[in-house]
Amino acid sequence: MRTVTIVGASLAGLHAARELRAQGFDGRLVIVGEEPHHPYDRPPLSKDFLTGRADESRLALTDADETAGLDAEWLLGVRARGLDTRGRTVVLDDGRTVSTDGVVIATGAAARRLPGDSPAGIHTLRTLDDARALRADLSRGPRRVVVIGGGFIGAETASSCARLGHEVTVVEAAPLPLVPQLGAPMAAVCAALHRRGGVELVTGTGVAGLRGTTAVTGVDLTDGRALPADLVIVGIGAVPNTAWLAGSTLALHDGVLCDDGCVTALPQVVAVGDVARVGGARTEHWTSATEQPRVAVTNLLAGHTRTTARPLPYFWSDQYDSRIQFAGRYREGDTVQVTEGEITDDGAPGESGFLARYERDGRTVAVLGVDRPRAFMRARRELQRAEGERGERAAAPAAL
Ligand SMILES: Cc1cc2nc3c(=O)[nH]c(=O)nc-3n(C[C@H](O)[C@H](O)[C@H](O)COP(=O)(O)OP(=O)(O)OC[C@H]3O[C@@H](n4cnc5c(N)ncnc54)[C@H](O)[C@@H]3O)c2cc1C
Repeated sequence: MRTVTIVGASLAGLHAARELRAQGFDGRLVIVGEEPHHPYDRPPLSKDFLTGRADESRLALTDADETAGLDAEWLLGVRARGLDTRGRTVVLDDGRTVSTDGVVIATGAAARRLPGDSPAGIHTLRTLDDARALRADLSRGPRRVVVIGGGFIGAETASSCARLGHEVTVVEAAPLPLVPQLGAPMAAVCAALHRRGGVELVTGTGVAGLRGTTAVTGVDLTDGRALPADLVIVGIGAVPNTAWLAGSTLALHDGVLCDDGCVTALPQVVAVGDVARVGGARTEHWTSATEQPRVAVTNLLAGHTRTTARPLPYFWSDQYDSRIQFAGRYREGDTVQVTEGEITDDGAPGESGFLARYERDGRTVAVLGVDRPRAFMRARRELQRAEGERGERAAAPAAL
């Protein structure tokens, strides 16, 4: 393999570049990125960057020494708009083409938007430029902020806006936010965090439309109510960036379909991070985007799926001074029990947080920690060990 092209210059793309060099690839390495920036970290955008506790210099994921060491051609501020059917040519928006022997798809996901034109004051939060614009708008004095969507990005931005002294309402269509991710009992804890943080949570109603022609003035709800607003943040999920692959032969369905080794239908094309549907599951977690590239690059350089990995999904979220950590795979019907610490009468975590275990068929399948980092890490390690042993047993030949 003489040339490898990484499309997507963010967390997963950078980790793929590091892995390529670490695993001995010494050919031409091209990194294509739609954003003009070198890789930066997204989690702080809804947290410390939004509140002003971290400035832009804290976001960088790499530095000049490392980029020199990677010896890559960085084509930034340009979008890939096509991959030929054999996966050998990447076509760029500016008309250039890159001939390549291998491709790492790391194009991530984009914030889902509301349909139609948006008046001023409507924000989504995915990129540094989004965060700069939101921060600037929030700095113009006390605002009435409506956050549409009570998922992680919605909850974190609501929490940051409340910390900055704005009046915040979160609108969530489901009866509770985060039920698909955490199940109802733990989702209720997140709802209590909003209340404790002084944020109004309006649930069980959707958004019928936005008010305002040049600038937003309010949000109409499907239950007939109207919420006044100077600023609206739309946090209704993310869509994997696969449109540019429409003309390729790759299978696309809510992401790029790959096997357990991140390999697509073409052995010289692998996918990693938020855009990749690996072994039937797509995650939008920072840790997956840093772990998948090792496996993907090994297989890319081997020319076939030599190694597979299904690491235990892990994510964290910071809301209202609480750190939520979750590891494992939750499914509807799993039971959940607090095994350390407590949930107080108002439904929010006690002073020293808590640890909860999710069970299915008598075994732990996931753990959740709120403000209990040591106990959580211990429980996560136990779960990882148990999963590893089960995987080995499943792979071992049956005893005679
Ligand atoms: C505000 C925010 C807060 C978050 N907080 C947490 C958290 O607390 N915990 C957690 O676990 N995860 C968190 N995440 C998720 C985490 O940041 C993502 O999982 C991670 O960024 C995924 O990395 P990626 O490289 O796969 O994709 P991305 O970071 O989305 O990067 C993809 C890159 O590809 C570029 N691109 C797209 N299409 C093209 C194209 N056609 N050509 C060239 N370039 C292209 C994009 O512009 C982008 O730069 C957060 C995400 C956001 C947005």
